[in-house]
Amino acid sequence: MSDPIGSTTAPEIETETDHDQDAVSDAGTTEPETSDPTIASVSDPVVEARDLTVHYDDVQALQPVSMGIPDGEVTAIIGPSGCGKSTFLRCINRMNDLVDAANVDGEMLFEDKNIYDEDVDPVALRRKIGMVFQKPNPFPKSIYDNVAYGLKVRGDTDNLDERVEEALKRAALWEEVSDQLDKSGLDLSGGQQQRLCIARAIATDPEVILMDEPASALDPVATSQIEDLIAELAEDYSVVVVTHNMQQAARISDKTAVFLTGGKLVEFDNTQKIFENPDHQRVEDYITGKFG
Ligand SMILES: Nc1ncnc2c1ncn2[C@@H]1O[C@H](COP(=O)(O)OP(=O)(O)OP(=O)(O)O)[C@@H](O)[C@H]1O
Repeated sequence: MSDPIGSTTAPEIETETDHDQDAVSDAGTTEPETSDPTIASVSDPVVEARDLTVHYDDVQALQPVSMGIPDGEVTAIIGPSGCGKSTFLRCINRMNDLVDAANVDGEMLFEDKNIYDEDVDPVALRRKIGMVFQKPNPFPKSIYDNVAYGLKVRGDTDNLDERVEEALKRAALWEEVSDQLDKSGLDLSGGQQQRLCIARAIATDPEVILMDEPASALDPVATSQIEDLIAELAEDYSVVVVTHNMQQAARISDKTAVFLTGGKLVEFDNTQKIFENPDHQRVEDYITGKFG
């Protein structure tokens, strides 16, 4: 089912050349066009922030961020507490709309449209850019209904059983719950609940899955299952993960964005480069545990 995020045809958007090039350079170029060598060039980003800033009332939480989210890869967002990681993540599917004090400026492009345009429906947007939170938050409903929820809400109920099964399989939960789909989602273990939330997010066939510390409330075994699952999900989706755990970022991601205090994106590059040879001394100090 076609499920546009906007109610009208996309308006003209500015071209790359209209923009300040100290950000991410764009699609299809082999030569990085950015004037900032510490921000990687991303070809054909699935989502792209352009000069995105966030204030909470008068307090600036994000300095202008320009970066593309690579398509079909895992992007980790790391940085010390309070540097704006979750704030940036929530901008990608307009979750900050739910925070009264939050004010977002700049652009976040998805499907050739600024998601902050007035005609974009945030609910439709969140079906395409789903989110999984730190604390598993299944609905107080059966396992089946948790997964079917988003599809039922939009009246998209053809082959519902098959699609619920498929989402649970993709979330690596099917084998554990296939004979108890009527059981409450709240009666599962923490790790199972988180995989149920992932199944719920992927049931609506999103393009991007945002994860805010998805394993930080889980034990090591459940954490390892979620990490394996993230790698599998990247075969079908673009995944963006906020994590405090640098080893986890190094294990699971293809690219890493480092935000530092003051809400500044300081470096964004291939994960191996960030962890082995970052361009910024401050990034190296953070990676090696000198602060944060
Ligand atoms: N709802 C809010 N109202 C006011 N200020 C907020 C709100 N949410 C976040 N902030 C502030 O914005 C800044 C960035 O917060 P954010 O939660 O994005 O950082 P973070 O890097 O994700 O932190 P952590 O790693 O501790 O979760 C912080 O100074 C925080 O206090």
